[in-house]
Amino acid sequence: MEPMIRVENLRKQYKQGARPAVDGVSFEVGKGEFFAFLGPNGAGKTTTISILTTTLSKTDGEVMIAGYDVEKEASKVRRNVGIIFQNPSLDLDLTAEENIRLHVSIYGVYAYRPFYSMMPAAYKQRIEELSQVVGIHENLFKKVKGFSGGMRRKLEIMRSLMHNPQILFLDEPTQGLDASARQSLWTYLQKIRKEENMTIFLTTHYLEEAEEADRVCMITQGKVAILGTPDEIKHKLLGDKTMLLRGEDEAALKEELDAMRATYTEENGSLKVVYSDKTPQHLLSQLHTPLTRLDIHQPTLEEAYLRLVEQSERGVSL
Ligand SMILES: Nc1ncnc2c1ncn2[C@@H]1O[C@H](COP(=O)(O)OP(=O)(O)OP(=O)(O)O)[C@@H](O)[C@H]1O
Repeated sequence: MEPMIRVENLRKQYKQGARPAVDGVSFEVGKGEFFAFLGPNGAGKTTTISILTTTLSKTDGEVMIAGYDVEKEASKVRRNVGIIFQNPSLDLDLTAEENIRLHVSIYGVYAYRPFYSMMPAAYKQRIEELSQVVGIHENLFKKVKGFSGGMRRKLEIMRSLMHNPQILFLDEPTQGLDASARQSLWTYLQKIRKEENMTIFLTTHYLEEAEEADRVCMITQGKVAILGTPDEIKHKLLGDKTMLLRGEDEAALKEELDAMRATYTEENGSLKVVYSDKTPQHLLSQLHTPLTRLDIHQPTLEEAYLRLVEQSERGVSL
C-alpha cells in the first residue's frame, strides 16, 4: 500500500543559505499514523513541512502526499491535507462559523452563501459534528475577537478538517497555549484522529506531546539523525531501562533475579536491574522478597532529545 507521506532524498537549498536547510531527508508515514518530526531551532522542520504542504518548492528529491506528487499535483495534495501553522490566521471580526464558511468557499469545498441558513445540509452537518468534537459548539456564532488562544486553535483545527483531509499537518500547534489548553487540544486531536483514521504529522518543541507518537523522526542540521518508535529512540540514545531495588534479604533477592535471568549490577548497596517491558510491573510482580527500596526511572523523549542534541553539538554520529 502506498504510504500517506513518502519523502525521498529531499533537499532544500535557500538562495542565501550557506548550506542546505534540508539535506537528503527520507522517511515514510503510513495511514492513520501519528508521526512526530522533531529537532532543534533551525534544523529544517518548517522548511520540510512547507514543502510537504506545497507552500515551498524543493531543490531536489521526491515528495508524494496521499499518492500525489507535491509539485506536479499540488492542488490534489492540498485537497487531501489540513494544515495548522504556528501563527493563527483568523479574521477576528467574523464569527467562528463565518471564518469557516469563508475558508471552505475559498478552497472550493462549498459555494459561498451570505447566510449560514443558506448553506447546504452537508456543510451544516459537518459544522455540527466537528464543533462538538473540538468543543466550541456553544461559540460557533460568536465573534472570534472574544475567543481565548485555546479556542482560536480549536477553531483553526476545526476549519482545517472541514474538507475531510486524510493528513493533518501541525506545525507547533500548541505554541503559546497554557498547559491546560494544550492538554485539552490534544484530547480532541486524538479523538478526531481515531474517529477519522487520520494521519498526523507534528512538529513541536514540547517533547511530551511526542511521547504518544507511533514514530518519531529527529533531525539535526537538515539530516535525519534518528527515526523510530519513542521506545526504540530512548533505548538507542539512553540505553537500557533500569530500576534500583534493595531487598530485606539481599541474597534471596539476587537468587530470585538470577532465576528469572534478569540483568543487574550492584550500585551503592542497591541492585540496578534492567527491565525491557514498557513498565517494570511484570518483573516486579514475580518477586517475593520484600523490598526496602524501589526507584523506577522511566526515561522520557525529552532526555533522549537532549542527549541527541548534545551528541550532535559534539559531532558524534549515531
Ligand atoms: N527564507 C530563507 N532563506 C534563507 N535561509 C532560510 C530561510 N528560511 C529558513 N532558512 C534557514 O534554513 C534553516 C532551517 O530553517 P527552518 O525554519 O526550516 O528550521 P526549523 O527546524 O523549523 O526551526 P525552528 O524550530 O526555529 O522553527 C535555518 O538555518 C534557517 O536559518
